[in-house]
Amino acid sequence: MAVRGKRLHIRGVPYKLESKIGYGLHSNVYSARDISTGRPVAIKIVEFGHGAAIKARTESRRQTFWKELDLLLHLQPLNPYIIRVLNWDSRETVGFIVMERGNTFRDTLVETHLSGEKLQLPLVKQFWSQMVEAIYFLHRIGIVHADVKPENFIQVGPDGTSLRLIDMGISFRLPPFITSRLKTAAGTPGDNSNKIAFLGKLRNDIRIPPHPDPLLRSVLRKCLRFNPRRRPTAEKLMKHPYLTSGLH
Ligand SMILES: Nc1ncnc2c1ncn2[C@@H]1O[C@H](COP(=O)(O)OP(=O)(O)OP(=O)(O)O)[C@@H](O)[C@H]1O
Repeated sequence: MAVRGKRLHIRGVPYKLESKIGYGLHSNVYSARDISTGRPVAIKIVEFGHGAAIKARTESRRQTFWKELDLLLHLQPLNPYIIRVLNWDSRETVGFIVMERGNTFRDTLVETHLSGEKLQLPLVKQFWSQMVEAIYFLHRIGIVHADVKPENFIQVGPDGTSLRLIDMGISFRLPPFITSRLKTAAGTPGDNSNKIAFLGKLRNDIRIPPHPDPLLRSVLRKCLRFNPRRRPTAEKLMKHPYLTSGLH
């Protein structure tokens, strides 16, 4: 469906759609512009289903939409690394979440790799510290994102160096007083299953090649240990010398 130029009103705010920039299991995401302010936005549109669609499926999509929206709204004032929700609406057959827009961090990684360049080390640390803090803030209040990966971090701000987490569709709250680590594998079904199968077959830690920053190499080695119980928590990562050295 051609979307360019199509207009959409969400709770009285007019938007002009530009193009489809992403999709998930139950949603499409469009780049758009708030016509009254000119601000670039991303609009996630979730079709609940209608007509011949099975009622149970419609209900489950509606519930997933509300679960994600509730969590996003709850986190807005608590965690600066969560995508900012600018507007939303839920209608009979469709739900909308209007967010700030940016590029996915995965695109930056792929583009940098293809161009043969490397991210500058201070920038790597800046991105890493935001990712760790984003997850630490979530864990501190008992929320598990469950699908942390470069495509779920969006780069915003004037120079694109501020990160925000998206896609809280399968995130969940841990029951209070849980201290042991989760035993189930979470994450995106389908495209990640090969990776999960690969990790399941690993019997040794992955070898990280020598790197000019030994602390970065050390932190990566710890995070990629094949035994999840030996991987550091977000709290431990906050205290790792890779982040703390140079701050004193
Ligand atoms: N705020 C945003 N700015 C730019 N792109 C975005 C934004 N939100 C989502 N996207 C794009 O749309 C894609 C799908 O969004 P999202 O992951 O939230 O949808 P989903 O239906 O929950 O997906 P999944 O089925 O993978 O969980 C993202 O991978 C990203 O490429």
